[in-house]
Amino acid sequence: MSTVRFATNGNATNGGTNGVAKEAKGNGNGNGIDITNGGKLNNANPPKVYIGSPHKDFNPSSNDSLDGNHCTYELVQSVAQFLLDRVSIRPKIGIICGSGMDGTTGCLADALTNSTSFPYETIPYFPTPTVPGHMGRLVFGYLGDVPVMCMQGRFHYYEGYPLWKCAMPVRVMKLVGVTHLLASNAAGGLNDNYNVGDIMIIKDHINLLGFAGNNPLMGPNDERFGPRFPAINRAYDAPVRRMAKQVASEMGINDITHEGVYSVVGGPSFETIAEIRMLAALGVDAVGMSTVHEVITARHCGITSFAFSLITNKSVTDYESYEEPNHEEVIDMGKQREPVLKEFITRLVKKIEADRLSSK
Ligand SMILES: O=P(O)(O)O[C@@H]1C[C@H](O)[C@@H](CO)O1
Ligand SMILES: Nc1nc2[nH]cnc2c(=O)[nH]1
Repeated sequence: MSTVRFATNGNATNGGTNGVAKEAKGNGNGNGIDITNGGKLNNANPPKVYIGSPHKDFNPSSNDSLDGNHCTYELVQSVAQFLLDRVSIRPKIGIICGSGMDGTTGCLADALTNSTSFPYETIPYFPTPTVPGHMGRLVFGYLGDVPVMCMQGRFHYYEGYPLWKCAMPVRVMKLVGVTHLLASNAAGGLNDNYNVGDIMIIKDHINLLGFAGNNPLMGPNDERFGPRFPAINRAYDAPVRRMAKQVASEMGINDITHEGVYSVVGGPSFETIAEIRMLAALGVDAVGMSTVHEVITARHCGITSFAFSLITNKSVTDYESYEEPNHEEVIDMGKQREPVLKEFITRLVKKIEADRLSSK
């Protein structure tokens, strides 16, 4: 039996065995890991933070491997089991928070109640984020009444991780039991009708990294995840997009909500003017550096996918302009829009869950 170690509200413990998080009494964590959950206690059950060391209680089978170009089904299964052994809730909805939504305080993950979070460095074989503004923890909890698991911080190709590794957490979600993915990102707006602070529901993408021969599904294919050649033309689920538009109406934010095409580039450099003009000519409405590898991986393993962009800056198309995009404005706009996005996601999650339960 493995020992499970959790902390609550600044308290650490070795208590608890095999399965469900235990809470602790006492002071100080002494483990170098933030266990204050943004300094907030948002429910009767204080947030719990896993403080174990990733490989201590982890015994992958001999078939497991994380080699240069893929991660075996067995390894993903072991990672999923590692998490399932340590939380009691069984989420069907997975959320990936993009720039601005995943900050250190006031972020979506902080809104979860009865939460248990796992700093990425405590999860076996998980990558760890390297980008300012991207936290690194996987949080299980309730958004409203709905059980969810939430990635607070994601992995980008420009950080040096191969795409399959950037998207590996999505497969972990799948084997935890997730059926629906909601991903958010920050993006530059190309469409003339978009303003900074607007929301773009993604209806389709252009995978420029894929055009260049780089796809998260490259390498050996395991049919237990999905087929070698998956269709991706209906990647962004139409019924969920309709629900999102309904949510926008209910919130009175139709005027700032659009539906459009997202294109992923590798980054970390932003686009040149010629590149932006090319993307605009191709029909791209917003450009960013994430999400596509996650959605492809999700669709491959049968997860219903939804994604939206927060337009954090207008793409520069004019050679006479002195404007330059920068990461700070991306983070700032994310923070400004945080309350609206939180409400948007909370309402959407509620609708998805109601729909999921009624169509059982
Ligand atoms: O994780 P997302 O796609 O929200 O982050 C975007 C892309 C870069 O990481 C960063 C650029 O500022 O924002
Ligand atoms: N590639 C890209 N990513 C972004 N993320 C936020 N804004 C931008 C942008 O203008 N370009």
